[in-house]
Amino acid sequence: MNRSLLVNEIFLSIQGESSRAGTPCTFVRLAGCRSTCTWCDTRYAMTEGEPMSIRDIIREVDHQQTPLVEITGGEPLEQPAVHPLMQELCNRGYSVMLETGGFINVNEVDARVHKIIDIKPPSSGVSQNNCTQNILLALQAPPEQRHTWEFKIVIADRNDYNWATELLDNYSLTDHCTVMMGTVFDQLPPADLASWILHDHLNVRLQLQLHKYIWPPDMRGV
Ligand SMILES: C[S@@+](CC[C@H](N)C(=O)[O-])C[C@H]1O[C@@H](n2cnc3c(N)ncnc32)[C@H](O)[C@@H]1O
Ligand SMILES: Nc1nc2[nH]cc(C(=O)O)c2c(=O)[nH]1
Ligand code: SF4
Ligand SMILES: [Mg+2]
Repeated sequence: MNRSLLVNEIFLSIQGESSRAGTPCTFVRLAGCRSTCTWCDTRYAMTEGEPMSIRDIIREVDHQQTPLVEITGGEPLEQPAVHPLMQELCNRGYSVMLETGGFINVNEVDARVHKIIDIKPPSSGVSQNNCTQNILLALQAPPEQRHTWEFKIVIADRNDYNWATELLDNYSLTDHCTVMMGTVFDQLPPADLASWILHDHLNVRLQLQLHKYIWPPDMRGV
């Protein structure tokens, strides 16, 4: 409880992404990320952060009074103390979601945590760093744990979409887990992605970043 993490921000908002979009949620945004996704909308979290003990983070989360908590970043899995933080939140009865950039193995994550694994397509410039072991781990998960695995692919153009459909096909991933497919905000019109998904009968869920429609898209802390 006295280990500390570099925290960028803790805030209450409407979950804007994932299968829980629309749900009130407390976000813990950890600082730092060594990835360099070309279209990252959270660059400020790479450098701006203050150390906070797990005890103080939990106190802040308790204060927000939502059953749902999301750990995001930056890249949360770059800080090893994220594991005792997530375990403590689970022990306290919170539903914990972890949003991770897909380039770090999730094998040490507590099985109670709902893992949202972002697979980066070519437009991100970092798709060569995707940790495919994470897909294999999800496919091997026992049936009663399948619901704790979720994949997400954020698409910027048709090339990304073709790349993503091939990957989903290779692993039959949509037969096993929820797969969210979203657009890079202000780069790909959502109607384009919607029509491609419908045309191909893809078994994915279209997600737009709800918070960017509720509040100004560049607003922090929402
Ligand atoms: C900022 S990242 C932080 C967590 C982790 N590093 C990751 O990449 O999942 C959270 C989510 O925002 C998405 N994202 C970042 N920039 C975006 C943009 N311009 N448009 C749409 N989604 C974006 C990422 O793909 C990821 O799913
Ligand atoms: N409202 C809201 N929902 C989100 N879901 C995932 C987010 C993230 O940045 O990881 C995010 C975010 O930044 N804001
Ligand atoms: S991994 Fe996540 S936080 Fe890091 S650069 Fe990519 S989108 Fe941004
Ligand atoms: Mg965000």
